[in-house]
Amino acid sequence: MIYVTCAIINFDDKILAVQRSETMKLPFKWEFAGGKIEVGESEIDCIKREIFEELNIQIEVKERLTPVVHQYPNFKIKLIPYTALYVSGDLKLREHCDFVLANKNELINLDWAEADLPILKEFVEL
Ligand SMILES: Nc1nc2c([nH]c(=O)n2[C@H]2C[C@H](O)[C@@H](COP(=O)(O)OP(=O)(O)OP(=O)(O)O)O2)c(=O)[nH]1
Repeated sequence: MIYVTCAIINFDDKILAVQRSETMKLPFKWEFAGGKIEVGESEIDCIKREIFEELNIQIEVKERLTPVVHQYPNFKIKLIPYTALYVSGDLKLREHCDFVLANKNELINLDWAEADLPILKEFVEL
């Protein structure tokens, strides 16, 4: 099982979603930016580090939502979501191929990585 954090980032009252690129696992699927927890790293340190590495921005981490365990055909993940606020930095996509700033209704129309669907549902109902 791989442990992955992801951030639902509020950016000017919209939510940031990012699209995985062709060369990543789950190509072209939409997700919340984040990544694998390193040995000895806290979830919050992980999410802040991953967001800076992938997007070049600083965030303030807010609320932990319900983690999702999901079995993909070749691997299993525990995806741990946090809500967050954009704080500073110019957004740059260092790994993903696209992003959107969307409201809750627009988010649900994207082609999400399957593990994100329960997270999206919980967030939309908050
Ligand atoms: N960051 C993130 N990953 C997600 C989400 N949903 C989801 O299924 N995943 C999966 C995709 C990846 O397989 C894994 C996250 O790992 P990662 O992005 O750090 O690394 P990766 O597997 O793409 O690449 P690699 O380092 O193994 O080469 O979790 C999500 O919302 N955010």
